[in-house]
Amino acid sequence: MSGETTAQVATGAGGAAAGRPVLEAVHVTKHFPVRGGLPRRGATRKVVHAVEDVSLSLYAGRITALVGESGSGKSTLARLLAQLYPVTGGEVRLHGRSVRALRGKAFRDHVRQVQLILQDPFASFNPVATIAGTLRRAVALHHPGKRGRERTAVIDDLLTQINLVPPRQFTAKYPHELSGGQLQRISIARALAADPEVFLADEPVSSLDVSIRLGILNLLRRLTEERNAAMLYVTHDIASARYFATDTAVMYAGQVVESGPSEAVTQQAAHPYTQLLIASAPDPSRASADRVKDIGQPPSLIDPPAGCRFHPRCPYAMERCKVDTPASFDISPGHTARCWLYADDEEARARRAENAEAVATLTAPVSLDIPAPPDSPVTPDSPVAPDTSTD
Ligand SMILES: Nc1ncnc2c1ncn2[C@@H]1O[C@H](COP(=O)(O)OP(=O)(O)OP(=O)(O)O)[C@@H](O)[C@H]1O
Repeated sequence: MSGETTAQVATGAGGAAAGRPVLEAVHVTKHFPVRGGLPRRGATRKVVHAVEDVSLSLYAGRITALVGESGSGKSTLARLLAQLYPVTGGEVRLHGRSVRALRGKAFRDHVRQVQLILQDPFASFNPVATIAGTLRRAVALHHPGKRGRERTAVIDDLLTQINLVPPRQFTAKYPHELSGGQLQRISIARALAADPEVFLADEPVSSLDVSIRLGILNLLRRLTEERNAAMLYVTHDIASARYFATDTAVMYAGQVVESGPSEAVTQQAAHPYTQLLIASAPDPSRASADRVKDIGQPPSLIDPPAGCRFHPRCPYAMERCKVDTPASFDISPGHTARCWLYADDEEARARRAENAEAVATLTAPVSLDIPAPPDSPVTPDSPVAPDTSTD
């Protein structure tokens, strides 16, 4: 068993040490009060247990995927890391320093260094401002010394970096005149204006047409590498996590249940929930009949199940799973799972063997969302062209 009680992506692919984290969630918890109706006298106010005791570290030059079903707490965790919500418990650390309750300049510095990229680019732009107007505001905020031509030059450079060229073809346009992919590129350019150390990309391609998703992911990867930035990639698509991210953390009902190098998490999934996500993922290389379609429902986060939150859906649940919160167990270097299947006792060993047999043929799909395999060449005409496209 690992000494940590929470899952943590602390090592890179293959278990290589990844240095000190840039941004961390350390035993972070977030409860939202349930709206409407005051509690009866003496009763405690109900809360949504959106994030519970989660530890997650982001490293320079690395992409960490945060994968899970809708409502599992992924966006809430991203917003906690961005300091858009205060934590209920635990802390967020930037370069090892707690950023709890930041105000004033310290808060502005955090917001500059940690940039959020959201799912729906149309919703994050002022519809009556031109692209130049939007970017000018961002540049004015983050480069106050630059004015006039210098500011225009920064905007041109930002658009060039995200491959919208020639820049002047885009600056006079309004958001509704651009495609979703082009607008998502502009929102990436807006984030770049801050010269951040961390990108928090919350489902950055899920609202986009399948054919342009890979181009945006490749752009994000290039920018992460070139700038040695850290990236959190929030997604419900475990196959894209395998393709895109160095490390993967799987979230279920507010908790991280498995984490480690993406290849290990997706190819030797240890937690029954991760296995279920993989078995139910769309996969063009797998017969549709082989795909698990009835995957059940996540629990209420107002009154989450005791013990392991996944136990009501888990075919391998044992008595202790209904009572005790699972500890974190080491599966392989850097790969951990919070699951009692990995305890060192007779019942767990028997269930583990059952599970190993059932999942022996399980491999992470190459997603329908990402039509090209990871390192296949992409031609300029391809609908999944890399970051040279302008969508
Ligand atoms: N501001 C809020 N007030 C109350 N409850 C909230 C708030 N934000 C999120 N929640 C609840 O917290 C839980 C986690 O939501 P969250 O949006 O973080 O999940 P998610 O995994 O990102 O889902 P999705 O993929 O659908 O975006 C859900 O039950 C959600 O209803």
